[in-house]
Amino acid sequence: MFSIKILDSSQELRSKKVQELISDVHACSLNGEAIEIGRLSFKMLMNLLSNTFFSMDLVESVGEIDEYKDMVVNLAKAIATPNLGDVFPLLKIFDLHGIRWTSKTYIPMLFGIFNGHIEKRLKLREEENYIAKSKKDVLEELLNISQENGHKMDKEKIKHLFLDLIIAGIDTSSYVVERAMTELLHNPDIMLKAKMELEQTNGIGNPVEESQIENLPYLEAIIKETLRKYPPAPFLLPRKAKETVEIHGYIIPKGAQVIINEWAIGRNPKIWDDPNLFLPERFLGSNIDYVKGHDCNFTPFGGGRRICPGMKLATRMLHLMLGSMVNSFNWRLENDIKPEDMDLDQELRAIAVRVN
Ligand code: HEM
Repeated sequence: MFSIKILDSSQELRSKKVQELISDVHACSLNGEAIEIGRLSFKMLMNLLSNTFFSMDLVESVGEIDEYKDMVVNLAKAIATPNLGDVFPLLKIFDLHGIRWTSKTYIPMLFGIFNGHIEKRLKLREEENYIAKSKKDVLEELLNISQENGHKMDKEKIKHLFLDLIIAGIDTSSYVVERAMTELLHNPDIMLKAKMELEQTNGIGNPVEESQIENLPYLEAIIKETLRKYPPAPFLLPRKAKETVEIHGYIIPKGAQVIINEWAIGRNPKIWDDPNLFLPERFLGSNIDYVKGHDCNFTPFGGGRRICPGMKLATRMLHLMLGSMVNSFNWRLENDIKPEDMDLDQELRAIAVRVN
């Protein structure tokens, strides 16, 4: 299999995309328009991943994102929906949750898009002097592997891999950006602390660079606290017990499906003080981390062999996007709603004003 490390490269490209995000927000701020944070971050992540995969933007304007959002969000929901048919196989024929319908509708659309890019690239690769202008992206890497060993990788596998990465990567990350911004607008003192840290490290109004991430512990604490309170994959991936085991007096029989409720762990008052409050400080100076997936109280990216392969890319992106949005603009809620009157479950619409 190709190395997932290629997902973590392309630092320059990410910086460019963050600059575009800031320009998008700035354009809205000039007109005093309210921004739908979820749509904005979705567009940004879609293009970031499509550039990492194919060296191009899939979405040209925010107005264009609905089609993609429908496909990605519905497929992500279908994958995450617990399926009664898995427990009672006889029910499978009824497609009770519409999972088969969603997959049949949207997967061919995404495959059509990926096929277009694969065929176009294969034609380009046939041109003379192609090596000199070849692209450094995931598609190129996969086609090289396929050329060397068609059994390891072929067009079908490439298509399916892109589907997995897009479905797993976009909605999760954009949900975290939206939830974090919601909490920051709801808690102006936390927003202020984040701004002060960013101003000191980065200067007023500048987008965040990857080299600065490790000097932004408070921003990191905000991201961890968002992942604790709002894990985007609340049940992780299902597991199956290989052997019968006993854990804390509970017998888990061989073959049983095990679902881990990350959301409930994150809200458990026996583990976290005031679990329903948003308190990034709880992570400052603490060594609780998700990187290895060893800390069973906090595994928003899962753990073991199935740990999220996009974790490093996702956390870098979250720092860049969130840090740049906070440092470059002052934010207020649409219709002058007060932070304390905010409905945290609503989609976030906010107005930005450029700080320099
Ligand atoms: C905040 C963002 C993200 C979160 C919280 C997240 C979380 C997760 C979780 C919990 C799992 C299941 C792991 C387990 O059960 O042990 C997972 C799997 C996966 N993630 Fe992520 N993810 C994020 C972003 C991304 C990104 C950006 C990508 C790729 C571009 C990605 C690609 C994948 C893939 C392909 C899998 C399936 C791995 C497998 O089947 O073994 N994720 N993710």
